[in-house]
Amino acid sequence: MEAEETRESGVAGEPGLAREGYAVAAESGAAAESGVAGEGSRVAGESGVAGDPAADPISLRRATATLGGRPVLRGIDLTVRRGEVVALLGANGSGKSTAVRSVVGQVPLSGGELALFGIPRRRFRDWARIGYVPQRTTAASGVPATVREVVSAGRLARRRFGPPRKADRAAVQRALELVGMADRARDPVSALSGGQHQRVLIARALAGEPELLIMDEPMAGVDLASQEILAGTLREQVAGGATVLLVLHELGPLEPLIDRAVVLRDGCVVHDGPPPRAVGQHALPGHDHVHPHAAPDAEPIRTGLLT
Ligand SMILES: Nc1ncnc2c1ncn2[C@@H]1O[C@H](COP(=O)(O)OP(=O)(O)OP(=O)(O)O)[C@@H](O)[C@H]1O
Repeated sequence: MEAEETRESGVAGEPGLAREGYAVAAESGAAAESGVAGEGSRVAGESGVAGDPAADPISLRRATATLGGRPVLRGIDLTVRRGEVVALLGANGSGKSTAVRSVVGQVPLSGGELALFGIPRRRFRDWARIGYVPQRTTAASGVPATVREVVSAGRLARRRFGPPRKADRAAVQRALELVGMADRARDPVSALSGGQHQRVLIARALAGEPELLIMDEPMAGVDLASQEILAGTLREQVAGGATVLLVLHELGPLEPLIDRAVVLRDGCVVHDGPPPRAVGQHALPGHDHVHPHAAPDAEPIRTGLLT
């Protein structure tokens, strides 16, 4: 594995590095950028650099990152194995989003190593294998677009610059159906609720039929009905063999799907193993609590993992 070099990391907007970032395109919804990521995918395919088929989709070692002059990641190890569903947990500001943004090339690592599907980050080009749902943004980004157009942007990395083919249109339709938005396909995204926006962003990631799905707080601000739809969608992806990394504040309806939890505190991993038992609606920072069935004089359950 090669050491990460800052200059190799995909900084959005840095010349020559747009090719690195399907995630950049995914966040901005910018067609041109996604198209460039598509070129990366083609290059990887042609050169046969597919990596070891059994390699871990994400392998982050001793990763450090600095933002605004402050160390935000302080030597984290994060491995996500094939077919696993891993939850990345931790208090506000512990570095969860920075960790996933470093994985998708949006935050440069100042040290450590990152490999994607067994390929060192600096040589990885096959961004179509990764679907990224950024932390809550609007799907519209001020650009007038329909739901179908936004979801279609998620297909660009697979399209290799050509017009959409039948398979592309079918993948977009399927993604819309998976998140229950097929009946809104022609609507402008500006007319959607927050939870519907989130479903569209997830459909955009799913349209690329990624092997690895990375979602940053997919349930944030999403109503219960949408949460159930998203949980069902994710269950289907996992059943189909997808690998998933989720940044979460609480496990909620996704709890039954989670294989492993990695908990960050102040940019360091403080737990890597089974989801902490008390994690859930009530065990998050500031939410130490007494169960209703506990003895009246019982101490609050304090996992210490999240606070
Ligand atoms: N662009 C930036 N410039 C400077 N500091 C930043 C930047 N982005 C994030 N940070 C800081 O880095 C730290 C980690 O932020 P990050 O968003 O990774 O945390 P998080 O665990 O995802 O938090 P939350 O649960 O609130 O989303 C925070 O202290 C944050 O203020």
